[in-house]
Amino acid sequence: MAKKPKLTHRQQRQVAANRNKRLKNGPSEEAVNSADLIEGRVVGRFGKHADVEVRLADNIDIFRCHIRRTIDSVVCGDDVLISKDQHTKATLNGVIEIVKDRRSMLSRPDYYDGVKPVAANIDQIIIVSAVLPTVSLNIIDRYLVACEHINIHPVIVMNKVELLNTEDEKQLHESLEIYRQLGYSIIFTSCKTGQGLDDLNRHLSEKTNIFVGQSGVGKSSLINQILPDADEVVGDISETSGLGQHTTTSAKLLHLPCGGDLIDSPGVREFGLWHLTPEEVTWGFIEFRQYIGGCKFRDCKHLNDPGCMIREAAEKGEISQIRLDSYHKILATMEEQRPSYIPSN
Ligand SMILES: Nc1nc2c(ncn2[C@@H]2O[C@H](COP(=O)(O)OP(=O)(O)OP(=O)(O)O)[C@@H](O)[C@H]2O)c(=O)[nH]1
Ligand SMILES: [Zn+2]
Repeated sequence: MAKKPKLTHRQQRQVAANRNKRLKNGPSEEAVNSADLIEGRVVGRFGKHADVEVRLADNIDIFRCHIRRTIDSVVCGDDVLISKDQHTKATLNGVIEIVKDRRSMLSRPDYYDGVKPVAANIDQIIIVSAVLPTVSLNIIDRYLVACEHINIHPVIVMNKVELLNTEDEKQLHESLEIYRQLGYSIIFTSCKTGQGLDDLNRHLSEKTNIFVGQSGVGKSSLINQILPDADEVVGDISETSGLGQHTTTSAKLLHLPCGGDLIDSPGVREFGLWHLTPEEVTWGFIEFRQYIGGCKFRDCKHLNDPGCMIREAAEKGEISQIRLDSYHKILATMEEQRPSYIPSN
């Protein structure tokens, strides 16, 4: 039997509001009692529908659901309460009545709305880079800042590692040492030799993950390795999204053999910094945090300003000069990376 979900006051009000609205819309609509609601999780999202996975004991059902008009947004990874659709004979149709509070949220630029939610309740973001042609620490920093901003734990993956000779690999380890010291996990992988895949699986297990990274670094290849049935298209441009214009970006949540989950879609993969303020970028460099507020001038740019605590910390070797340079590079290029239809801060 399904466990009866306990509703918060806010959710009870939402159910009542939905019920009143339906009653106003005509007597044919059935009133929904909170006791009739079933807990589930959104595993697919397309057009006006969502697929909701409902687990009852050992049984897993997927309900194809409409979304109550009173609900702002439903995205992959959402925990929801659904009612069975009374109008269709098919048993596995439903209506999403309530979206539970989200513990995290990923958004992307949208032509119409500015920011559009694409996935919820993600525990971990896997930042994939390829060791060749070059490793850009600045790009890794951009992703780290984006992760820190939405408070989701990042893991750094260096893929195609079999292409490096021993000397280059040693150098790469050295240049990534600052990230280890900051507490970030780094995994070296190769889809060609299988190196690091066990390590990757261990990190993914029991968490809801997403993979991000530039085109060609091997995200699809890695997903195929950890989830052989995923049928990710390798070396192909998955979607000509043009950042949101008229695309019906469908996202899906997949269960991994290692026990974790993976949410994937082109919309999920492209997330960036364009909507952050300079202060939020500063906050995203976690080692800067302890110095924030200590600078002499309130509007300190942490560049050549007198009495800048962050610059002084870099001079004393307390923080990495490479990271500080990377920070300034991010600020300098943020405006040009912002899609023109998104208003600046
Ligand atoms: N040598 C080597 N090549 C790899 C490895 N992983 C992936 N590749 C190759 O890199 C190319 C790009 O891989 P994809 O998996 O499509 O990269 P992606 O990150 O999904 O790219 P987009 O879909 O454009 O975002 C393909 O030709 C893969 O065969 C690896 O570990 N070593
Ligand atoms: Zn400063």
